[in-house]
Amino acid sequence: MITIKVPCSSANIGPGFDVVGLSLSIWLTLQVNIVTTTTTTDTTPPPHTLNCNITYEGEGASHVPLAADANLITRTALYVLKCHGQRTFPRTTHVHIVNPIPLGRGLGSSGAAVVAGVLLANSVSKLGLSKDRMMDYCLMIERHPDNVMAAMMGGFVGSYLRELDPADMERKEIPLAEVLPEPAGGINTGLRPPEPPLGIGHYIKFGWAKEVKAVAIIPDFEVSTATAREVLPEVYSKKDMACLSPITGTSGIFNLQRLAVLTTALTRSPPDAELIFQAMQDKVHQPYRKHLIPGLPEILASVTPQSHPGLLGICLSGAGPTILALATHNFEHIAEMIMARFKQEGITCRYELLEPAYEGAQVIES
Ligand SMILES: Nc1ncnc2c1ncn2[C@@H]1O[C@H](COP(=O)(O)OP(=O)(O)O)[C@@H](O)[C@H]1O
Ligand SMILES: N[C@@H](CCOP(=O)(O)O)C(=O)O
Repeated sequence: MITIKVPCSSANIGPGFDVVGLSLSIWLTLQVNIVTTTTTTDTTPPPHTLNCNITYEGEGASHVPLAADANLITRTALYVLKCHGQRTFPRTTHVHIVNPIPLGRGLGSSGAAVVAGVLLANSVSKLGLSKDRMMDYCLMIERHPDNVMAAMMGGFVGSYLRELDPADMERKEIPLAEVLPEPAGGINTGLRPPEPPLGIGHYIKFGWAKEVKAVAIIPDFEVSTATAREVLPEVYSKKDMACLSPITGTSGIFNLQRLAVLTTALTRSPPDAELIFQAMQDKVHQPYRKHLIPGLPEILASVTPQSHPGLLGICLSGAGPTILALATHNFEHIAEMIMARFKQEGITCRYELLEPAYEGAQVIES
């Protein structure tokens, strides 16, 4: 049996839109068995299944598709297999998916699914790809690196995408539908899909002060990441990107200033709550997403280190609607205050106290 474990992740952490991600302790798990048949008559692959049977439990169990060419995990795996000249899974692959990561809540469920799919293909067909090369495949599917990089590598991670030469750029700009065709659109056509250029994504793991925990307040509604990206401006004006200092009258790049401070501030023990709280402010994505998440501006403004001792900083997790509060203590109280504020908007929530998943994605063979 092969066990594949991939953590959830919280992207952005305030100012680091599409740049930083933090992998956290909720794990998507795949239990994979390849059952080889011994009967000589059984030579034709069963139609439609692509040699893969899926069972599923956990979040989304009532509606996540279980056909191998429709489920995001196995579609991703089939993309990687096709790039290596293999049209199906090895016969017969059984994948049992256990998914406790809530879908469409800003905790990187799709990033974890994509990472799991690439690891699945690499394991079942013994492709021998490194984590760095597997990341290239992930980035052909989920094109912002923050979630997939944190989920694959583990911990608090910053990443950038290399400037590609024009030929490689063309390969990366290929429409997603050609990388992951819709089931009817030809995962089984003879066409070989576009292979990723080499070395698209580069990363560094930051430190993390061990006393800092993450409280995820998870509302009971979904915001699709695609929708939450559509509301963002195509271009940012100088005014959006800059802040005017009331003292010097000079302007600076608001998010970049904060991100530069935040990545080191979160490594220091004891953490400086005032510094971290200010460094987690954002002007690039949260203000544009506020109408998708009722109560968001009020929550971000009213939960502070002064009003809630133990709190270090607060932000939207990924594209939302989950709120991520970083704190050293008082976790339950912080979560209850935020849940009470959501309740005023008629929204019920649950919360989870999470730790960084330092080790990232894992494959265990037994
Ligand atoms: N374990 C999974 N199996 C199959 N599909 C999944 C899985 N996890 C996520 N997905 C797909 O990804 C979608 C959610 O992705 P997205 O909108 O990016 O939200 P987020 O990544 O923040 O949870 C789900 O609606 C589903 O289509
Ligand atoms: N940087 C992305 C992160 C999306 O994360 P998700 O967990 O909501 O998929 C964005 O903010 O759009």
